[in-house]
Amino acid sequence: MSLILSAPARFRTGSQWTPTLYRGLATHFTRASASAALAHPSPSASQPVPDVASEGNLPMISMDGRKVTVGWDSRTWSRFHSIWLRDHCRCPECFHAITKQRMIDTFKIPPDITPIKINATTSGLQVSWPSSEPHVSLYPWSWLQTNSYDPPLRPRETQLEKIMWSSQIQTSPPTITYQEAMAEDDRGLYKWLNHVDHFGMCFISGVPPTPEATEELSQRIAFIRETQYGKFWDFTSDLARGDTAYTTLALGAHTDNTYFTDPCGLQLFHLLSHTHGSGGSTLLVDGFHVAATLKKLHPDAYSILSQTPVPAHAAGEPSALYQPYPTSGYPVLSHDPVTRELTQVRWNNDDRSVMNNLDPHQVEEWYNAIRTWQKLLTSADLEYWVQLSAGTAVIIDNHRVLHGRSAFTGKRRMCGAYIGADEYRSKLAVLREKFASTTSDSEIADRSVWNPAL
Ligand SMILES: C[N+](C)(C)CCCC[C@H](N)C(=O)O
Ligand SMILES: O=C(O)CCC(=O)C(=O)O
Repeated sequence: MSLILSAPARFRTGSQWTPTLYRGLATHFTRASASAALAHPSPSASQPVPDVASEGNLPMISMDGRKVTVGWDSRTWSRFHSIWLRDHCRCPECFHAITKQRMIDTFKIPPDITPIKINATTSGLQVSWPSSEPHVSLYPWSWLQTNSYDPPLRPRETQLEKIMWSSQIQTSPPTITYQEAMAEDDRGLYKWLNHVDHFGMCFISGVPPTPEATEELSQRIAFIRETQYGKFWDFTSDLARGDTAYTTLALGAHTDNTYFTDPCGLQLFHLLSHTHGSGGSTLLVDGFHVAATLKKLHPDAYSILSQTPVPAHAAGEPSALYQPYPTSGYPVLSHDPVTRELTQVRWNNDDRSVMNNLDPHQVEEWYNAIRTWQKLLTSADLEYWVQLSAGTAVIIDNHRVLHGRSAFTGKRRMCGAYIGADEYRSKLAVLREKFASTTSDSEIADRSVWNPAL
C-alpha cells in the first residue's frame, strides 16, 4: 500500500519527473513510479546538492528491495543498501558515543534485511528495522549526502589544496614565528600546520638557538618519533651514527627513512651553529611539483616510478639493519588507491639497495626513468637552496618535500626531530575541528558520531 502525498509544485509536472513521487512517509513506490525514479539517471556527482533543512524541503524517499533511495532533487538521487544503512546505525546501542567505535555486530545483521518503514524527517532519514525488539535508526541528511556512494556526491575529504612551489618560493617562503607556534591558543599552531599541509614545508623564525627550545617546538605538533638515531637529534659530522648525515659530505635531494615501511611524516631541522668553515647550505625540493612535471613531460617514466618497488636499507649501525617490509620496498611515487592522487614521494638513491626484482626487460628503462626524475629533481628552477642559521628552523613533509645539503667544512651542529605522519595529520584534523568548522567548543569537546572523518 503506498501513501500518495501531495508532491510539491516543483516536482508535479517537471518533464523528467513522475507526479507520484512522495515526501514524508513512504512504504514503497508504485511499481511504475519507483522504477521510473530509480532508473532516473543520477547526474554527475558535481551537481550541487541542495541543503536539506526545513519541512518543505525534505528529500523524496523510497525503498525497493534491499535499497533505500533518497531523491535530493529531481536530478540527484542516492541509493543506499539496507545492509549498509543498518551497519552504519549510530544510535548509542550500535555505536559507542564516547569511543566512536561500532557496537553493532555487523555479522548478525540478516544479509537480506529490509526496513519495515522509512520516514523523511527534518532531522534526517528515519528507518524502522524488523527485529525482535523494535529498532529505529536516524541518518542525518548531510551525513547521507557526504557518504553517498551510489553515486558519490561530494569529493572525498582528500587533501587540502597543495600549493606547488619552485625555487621562486625563496622570495617569500611560508613562515611563522616561534611565538605564534608556541601560543597556547593553538591558532599559530593551526597556521603552521596549514602551511605544512599546503606547501609541504614551513620556516619558523625567532626560535631560541637551543636544542631544548627546538625540542619543545617539535613537541607542539605531537610526540617525537624515536628512531635508531634517537629521539631528539643533535648531530654533527663525527659519524656518531652510521649515516652520511653525520659527515661533511654533500647529500643529494632525498626523503628520509626509505628503509622504513612507514617513513616519518615530518622532519624539523634547526642549525644551531657552524664555525670555522663554510657550505652546509640546505636544499629543499617540492617532490609533488617534480612528479607533476614528470607526469606531464614523461608519462612513461612517471608510470615506471609509480609501479617499480625500490628496496632500501639503513645498515650503518651494527645494532640495526633496517629494511622496509616487504623488503622489495615501495615505488618512488605512491598514490591514493581511491582518488589516484599522488600521496607520497620516497626517494633516496644513497640508501637504495640492490635492484634485484627488476624484469630484465625493464632494467634500462628503469634507469632511464630515474635519470629523468633526477634531472628534474636537480633542475635550477625546482631547487630551493637556503642557508639556515641559528634562530630559524624549518619543518618539511617527508612524504612530499625532498631535502639535502651542500658539502661543508668546519664545525656544524644541526638538531631536530621526526614526527609521525599520522600524529601530524591527527593534530591538523583536531585543529581543523577547532578552528575551521563552525561547531562550538562544547561540540568539539564531544566529537559527533556523524563527524565526516569517522
Ligand atoms: C635526521 N638524522 C640526522 C637523525 C638522521 C638522518 C638519516 C638519513 C638517512 N640516510 C635517511 O635518509 O633516512
Ligand atoms: O645536515 C643537514 O643539513 C641535513 C642532513 C639530512 O639530510 C638528514 O639528516 O636527513
